[in-house]
Amino acid sequence: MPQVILLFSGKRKSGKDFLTTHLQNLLADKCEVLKISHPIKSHWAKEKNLNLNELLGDSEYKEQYRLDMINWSEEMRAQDYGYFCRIACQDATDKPIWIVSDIRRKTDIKWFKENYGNKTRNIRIMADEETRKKRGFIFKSGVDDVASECDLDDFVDWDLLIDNSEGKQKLEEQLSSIFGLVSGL
Ligand SMILES: Nc1ncnc2c1ncn2[C@@H]1O[C@H](COP(=O)(O)OP(=O)(O)O)[C@@H](O)[C@H]1O
Ligand SMILES: C[C@@](O)(CCOP(=O)(O)OP(=O)(O)O)CC(=O)O
Repeated sequence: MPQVILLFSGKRKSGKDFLTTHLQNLLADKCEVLKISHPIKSHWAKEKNLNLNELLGDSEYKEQYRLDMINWSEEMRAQDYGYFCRIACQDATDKPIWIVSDIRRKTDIKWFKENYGNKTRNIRIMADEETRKKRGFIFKSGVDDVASECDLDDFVDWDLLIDNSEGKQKLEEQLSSIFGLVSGL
């Protein structure tokens, strides 16, 4: 069982992968990074004979398949909202800190809370639209106006808010605020 689970959410191109990778490098063997999207991408890669590594990266390749992956994964979630969360946790090792880098829905937070109680911390990464556009964001209907990107817009129970817009919080500042949530471990 982990001692703390950091649940990161944020709209696409806000910097979830960027920040959680930096955090992982600093925490090294104390932490494990889990991705709810990993089983979705694995399934899709197998089904459509796609390049899984490209789907796991931050290139345009992933964006071509995002809408289909969202639609398929929503069908699965409608039957069992914890389906992908459970698979993502299955292979986790006994590291004290788990980092979940892609929380998107209230039901994701609910599932972790139900299964790990008060070990969870909710972290929201924000970036203004101009910054996200510079990082490759282009609005797409069916992607940016559905639960995948919007379900947590009205969620308020954040333990930490991070502004990852260009020219705002420095990386060191962002990381040290996250360390505040795991100090003592
Ligand atoms: N603070 C930052 N400084 C420089 N580049 C950043 C920063 N945050 C994110 N990026 C870059 O922006 C792009 C999108 O970030 P990413 O972490 O993939 O976003 P998300 O996982 O939220 O979609 C990546 O190329 C990433 O390296
Ligand atoms: C089908 C998805 O799981 C694809 C998510 O891929 P990423 O988590 O890689 O996306 P970014 O926000 O750009 O980091 C979305 C979903 O609604 O489950």
